[in-house]
Amino acid sequence: MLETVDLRKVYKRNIAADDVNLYLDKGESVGLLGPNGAGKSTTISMISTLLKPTAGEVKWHGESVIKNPSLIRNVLGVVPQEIALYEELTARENLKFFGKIYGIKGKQLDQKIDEVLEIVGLKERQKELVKTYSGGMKRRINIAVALLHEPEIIMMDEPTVGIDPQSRHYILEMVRKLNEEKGMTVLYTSHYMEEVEKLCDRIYIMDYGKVIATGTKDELTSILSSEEAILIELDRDEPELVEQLKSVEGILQVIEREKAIKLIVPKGSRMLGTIFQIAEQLETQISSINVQVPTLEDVFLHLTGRNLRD
Ligand SMILES: Nc1ncnc2c1ncn2[C@@H]1O[C@H](COP(=O)(O)OP(=O)(O)OP(=O)(O)O)[C@@H](O)[C@H]1O
Repeated sequence: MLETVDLRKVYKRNIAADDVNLYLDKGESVGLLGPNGAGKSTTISMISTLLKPTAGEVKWHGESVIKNPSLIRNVLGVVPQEIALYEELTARENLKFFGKIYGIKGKQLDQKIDEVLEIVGLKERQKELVKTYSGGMKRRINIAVALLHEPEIIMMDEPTVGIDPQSRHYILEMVRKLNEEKGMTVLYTSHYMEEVEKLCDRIYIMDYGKVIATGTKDELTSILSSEEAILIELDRDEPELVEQLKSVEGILQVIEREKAIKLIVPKGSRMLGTIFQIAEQLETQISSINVQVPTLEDVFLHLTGRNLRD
């Protein structure tokens, strides 16, 4: 339905999108996962025709969107990373304003506004000025704006960054419902792997402008099928333990977390005894230790040598 072919954006100093190939089928929920600066926003902006690619194509049902942007503008809802609302207007007034820009009028617009306010759960607060809203509520109204013209696809650029856990939960649940219950096609960008893991049927992992891996969550984690992860939880950060573990033969990767260390080791390598031994020598208190199946974050680390949240 929607496809990018060798989509490229070059700025003077860097390649923001490096021959990005991705596709979305009707009804799919697709994730674009990558750290800050990976090229997610650039890709979304090119798909939505806000940004002109240096090279490559965006196709809607096989036709060039670059040549004919109107093909996609009516079927696409875009939720940008930045909040784009008038602070001095109420939520309803904002929706009215943007609805008119989309060409929706009168009763139809009123009905549509009621509907989207219901979806984002802000019907009760619609008469309050946007400047009095929390960051999470503003995000929800931003999403409501993108839904006004009943798009077939919604593209969301990191919609949960910097908001409270409750709004985050609300947005994730809303995206799931839009996709599963209303059949809306979703392109969701995030640098939180738990979000794309939970919401998306297929995932593209991006880094430095390139798609470095793609597949379902299971397909991606099977890249590490011969390995397992060990999560060590600690009472405090233990840099000495990290250093010692790095020098243990058989430990493939040591990932430092806040009050925790994650190790990637070959499956069945029975490393726990060695870990406890080192901890004991250093008189380090381990509060828990668990062997886990690798996550998408581990896959990212394996492919790039870096943490997703670096
Ligand atoms: N207008 C611009 N001029 C120069 N470089 C740019 C411009 N816009 C983006 N870039 C660069 O392109 C790269 C990709 O940026 P992009 O915003 O697409 O990444 P992202 O994955 O969306 O990350 P973030 O979540 O931080 O927005 C970055 O290195 C960024 O600095």
